[in-house]
Formats: sequence, structure tokens, C-alpha cells
Amino acid sequence: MPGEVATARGAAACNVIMGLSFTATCTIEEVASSCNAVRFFQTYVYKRRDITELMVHKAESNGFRAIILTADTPRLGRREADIKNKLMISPRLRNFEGLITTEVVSDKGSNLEAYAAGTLDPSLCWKDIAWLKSITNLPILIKGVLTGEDAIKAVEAGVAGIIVSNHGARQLDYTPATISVLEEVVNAVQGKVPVLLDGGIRRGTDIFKALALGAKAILIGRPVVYGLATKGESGVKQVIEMLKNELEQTMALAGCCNVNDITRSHVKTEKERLLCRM
Ligand SMILES: Cc1cc2nc3c(=O)[nH]c(=O)nc-3n(C[C@H](O)[C@H](O)[C@H](O)COP(=O)(O)O)c2cc1C
Ligand SMILES: CCCCCCC(=O)C(=O)O
Repeated sequence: MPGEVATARGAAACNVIMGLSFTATCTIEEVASSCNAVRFFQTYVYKRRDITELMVHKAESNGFRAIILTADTPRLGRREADIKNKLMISPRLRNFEGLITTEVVSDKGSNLEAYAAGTLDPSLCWKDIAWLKSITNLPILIKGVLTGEDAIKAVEAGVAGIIVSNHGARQLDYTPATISVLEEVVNAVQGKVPVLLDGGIRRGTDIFKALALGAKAILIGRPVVYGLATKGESGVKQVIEMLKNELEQTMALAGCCNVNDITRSHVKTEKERLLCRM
């Protein structure tokens, strides 16, 4: 079973939302018809806007409920391990068949980097949210926000939600840990749109902390990939169930009967701990 289909089915079984990557290996239609998971579609803005537009339209007509615009990748970060290991992008990104070739040749190491350099639009900017809104009726979540200032701009540009993310620290060294900037973003947004978070969620306690600091939901990257790699659909389910059980355990021990009972006073940040000592 293709990885994205197994992931979608695992998500559906656990009643959580599945986010499908623009760079998925199987098609938008295959994922849509594989299960009844609530699905969001993650998009990049390609130099060839017609390709982005086509993918967004396909997602919309196949019942995806929201578009996630990844804003932190106008170009790929310098991933030295990928260069050293000569990372190859899958030659079969089936959504793009007949549109664009993924068979790029790179003499510099990572052919993902070469492919990204050829396709991603490095001029990506705030006005592209208006463009995206003009081609879809779906709500748009912006992924990759790390400051209150950018969060305010994103709200002004008309996004329906903000995902605090540093792309799993894959783009740029020294970006802050997402949990450390979450509260700044939440405060800046003032409840106008929901704020979500990803990055480093490994335990139910991590989810609890994010919710306490104001996230409405969290997203999971690598843990799901690890579950998928080891046990396919059932591995995905196991990872999600483990996190749900751990969150439930944390809530029970913190005296919270439901997620709305998790409040800011349940956690102390590093800064608060330091202030206490002064
Ligand atoms: C192998 C891999 C591929 C990824 N591909 C994408 C992608 O296509 N689009 C995207 O927006 N983010 C992508 N990400 C970043 C994730 O969406 C997410 O921001 C990050 O993995 C969250 O951190 P976590 O892995 O600690 O949960 C990728 C991450 C990994 C590890
Ligand atoms: C358009 C090619 C870039 C794909 C990057 C995938 C990704 O987000 C990641 O590897 O991280």
C-alpha cells in the first residue's frame, strides 16, 4: 500500500486529520478514495503557477477541507547530509506526471535541491496569499510562522489559521524551537484565527504543553513516518494512539477532564522559571 494511503487510513482510524504533501508519491485522487479521513492539502508555490493551481483545484474537487501553504520554503535549505548522501527525489511523483519531470540531474549531490531550485518560486511573498485565495474557496492555513509580527501580517492577508513551524528544523539552523515562540504568536493573533504547532511533538506531554500555551491543535511529522516505515498503516495507528493515550494520561494527572480544561497555568516556561529564581 502506498505510504500516503496507509497514512490517511491510519489517521482515519484514529479520527485525526491527514495532511497530504504537495510532493507526495501517490495521487490526490488515490488518497481521497482510500478512506474517509478529513484531509488537508499542503501546497508549495511553484514558478509554474498553473501546476500549483491544478493541484489546489484537484484537492478541492476531491474533498480536501483546507489548503496548507508552506511559507518557509521559497527555496530549499542547505541540507548537507542530503548533499553528502546524494539524496534522490522519487522519480515517480505521480501528481506531476505529464506536467513536469522529476528526473533532474545534479552534479552537486542532492537532486532534491536541484529539483527544488527548478520548481519552487523564490519570489513567494504576502501577496501570494491573495493569489491563493483567488483560486480556491478552501480555508488557507499558513505553515512556517515563527514570530508575532509575521502572524499579524498573515491574519491581515486573510489566512484562516496559522501553523507555528520551523519545518522540523530542516530549513535553517538556529531557527527557534517552535514551542518557545508559540505564546508570542498566540498573543499577537488575539484569537482572530486558530494557532496550530508542529515540530518536536514526541510525547503526549508535548501536546499538553502546546495546548497549555495556546495551540488549538498540533501536527506530527517524523513520528508518523517512523510508524509507517516500520509497520505501515498499523504503525501509523500505533503512533497516534500512543500519543493520544499519553495525552489522556497527562490530562488525568493534571486534573483536566477535557482539553478545554488545559490552561496557561498548567505549565511554566523556561523564562518563568528563571524569573522565579531572581
Ligand atoms: C522527510 C520529511 C519530509 C517533509 N516534507 C514536507 C513537505 O513536503 N511539505 C511541508 O510543508 N513540510 C514537510 N516536512 C516538514 C513537516 O511538515 C513538519 O513541519 C515537520 O516534520 C514537523 O516536525 P516533526 O517531524 O518534529 O514532527 C517534511 C519533514 C520531513 C521529516
Ligand atoms: C519542491 C521540492 C521541495 C520538496 C521539499 C520537501 C520538504 O518539504 C522537505 O524535505 O522538508
